[in-house]
Amino acid sequence: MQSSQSQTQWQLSGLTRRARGLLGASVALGSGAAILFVWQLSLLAHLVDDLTFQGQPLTSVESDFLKVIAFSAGFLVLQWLADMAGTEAGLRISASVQQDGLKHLFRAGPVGSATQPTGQLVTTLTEATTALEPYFAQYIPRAAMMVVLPLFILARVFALDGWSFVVLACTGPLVPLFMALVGYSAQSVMDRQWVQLVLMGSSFMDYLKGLRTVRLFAQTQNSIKAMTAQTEAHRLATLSVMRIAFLTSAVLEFFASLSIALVAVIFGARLLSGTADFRSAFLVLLLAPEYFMPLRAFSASYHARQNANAAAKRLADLFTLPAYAAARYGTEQPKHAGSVEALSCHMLSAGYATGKTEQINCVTATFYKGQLSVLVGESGAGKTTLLRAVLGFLPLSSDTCAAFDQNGQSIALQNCRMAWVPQRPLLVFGTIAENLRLAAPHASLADLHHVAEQADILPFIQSLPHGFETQVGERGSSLSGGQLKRLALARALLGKPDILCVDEPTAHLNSESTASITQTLSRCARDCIVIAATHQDTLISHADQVLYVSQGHVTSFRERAVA
Ligand SMILES: Nc1ncnc2c1ncn2[C@@H]1O[C@H](COP(=O)(O)OP(=O)(O)OP(=O)(O)O)[C@@H](O)[C@H]1O
Repeated sequence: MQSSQSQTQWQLSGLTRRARGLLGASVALGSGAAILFVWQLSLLAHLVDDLTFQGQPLTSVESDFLKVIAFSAGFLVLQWLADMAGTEAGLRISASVQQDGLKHLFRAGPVGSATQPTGQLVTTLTEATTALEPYFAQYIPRAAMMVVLPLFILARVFALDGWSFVVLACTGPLVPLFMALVGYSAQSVMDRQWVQLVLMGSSFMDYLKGLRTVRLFAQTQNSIKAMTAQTEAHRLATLSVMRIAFLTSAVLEFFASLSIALVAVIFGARLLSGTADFRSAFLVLLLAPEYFMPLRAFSASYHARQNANAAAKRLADLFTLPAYAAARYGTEQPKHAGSVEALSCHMLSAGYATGKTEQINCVTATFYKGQLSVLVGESGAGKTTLLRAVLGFLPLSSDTCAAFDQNGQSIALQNCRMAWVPQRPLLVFGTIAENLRLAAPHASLADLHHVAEQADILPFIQSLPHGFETQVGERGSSLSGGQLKRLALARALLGKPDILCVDEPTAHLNSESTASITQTLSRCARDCIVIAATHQDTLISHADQVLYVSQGHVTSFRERAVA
């Protein structure tokens, strides 16, 4: 149901509405240009006839000559404006779809968006949105001009010569008919090309992400072979598309040449027998190629429609991602409302697929500012799922989770500042400062110093030759595990969170890093609610509240006695 709704919403006809005005302007300007063009050709035929067969002096046709130049300039300006309007419409639609796609990814959140491979999402948001642009910029205006200009020319030819009118009127419609027949099979070929492109993008991304594992299992050659096969499949699919494009052009050229030749032969015979005049013959021969010109232009952009159709299907897939995080991370800007003192969960249940067994079941617990809370339990018990539910990455019933200020007044969770340090924090390619500022783009250098100090990473950053301007490599590849986690913690703190969720902050770290991060979290707990999932004894021993999670339930908890 959801899928068919999104299919309709993301059909090309639905997207056309987003730039209806500009597309209308493009067609209107193009029609104006077509009228000027036919007029200009009529004047030109007049001029040539006057100069050659009527023996008029050059001075007597001066005004006609100037008119031809004026019409020609007017035609060029209108055509340029029509192209500009079409291009602007294409760019606007493709940019707006890209923005909608990004917004939907936010609504899906990390859990919802993980149901599609990253490579597929990237290909959809880049290639598919870009593929829409030529459809709106070229195909739609050309499709309209394919009707307007030939009809206008036919009307002009009808007034000049009946035989030529019959030839053009009979051969013209054959072109789109045969093109449609050829193009009928093209859509499935185009769809196949897109599937290959998405597969290639996803595999490439997966191999890049798993480069170390690939090497470790000595699978380098096999991976290269697999990637080569994917590339070859994409190449073959692209060639099939090209073959159809060439075939379509050949059909068009054949009918166009045949028709023009027929008109020329008929007129030639009638001129020789003296039953036709030069002016009409010359004008019809000037108009005949122009009659087929919009069909040629349309044919050149025909594949843009099929490409855009295939891209629209990919986009519809993107918009079927479950909007797990929609309740918390919608389009509204959060309105921060005072200090959050407590977070209370009551009979909270959450799972990864609606209607299936829930991974967190009827959890009731309260987390306070000033207390370091930790979740402990076996692997797979549901600790991360509980953190994800609190963060709003999974859909919850509205009354199961609530935040409160110092007066016990409830604060909407979407207005609480949340921060999340996952098991494998993600750093982007860039400097340390750029990575930290992801949480607060306008943070000053003093703010960066402050959070780095809080996360106990300042001495390390200061020891680097370029300090905060040091490049950290993709995914923080130039940092140790402990440095990466402390940097991610500093970034989370820069957003001044009310609720800080940390997943396995000390996993795989040495005792020195573990102690440092434990102390940082204890300090942070004075200013915000801190909930950490852990298996680590040092962190558990420093916690003020320990919740034992087992098979999705919180079975018991202990609070540290206040000294
Ligand atoms: N994205 C997901 N989609 C479907 N099921 C998932 C997903 N992530 C986790 N699960 C399942 O939810 C259950 C709880 O997993 P969770 O990651 O919350 O456990 P955990 O206690 O944090 O484990 P660990 O200590 O190993 O990190 C597991 O059965 C797991 O297989």
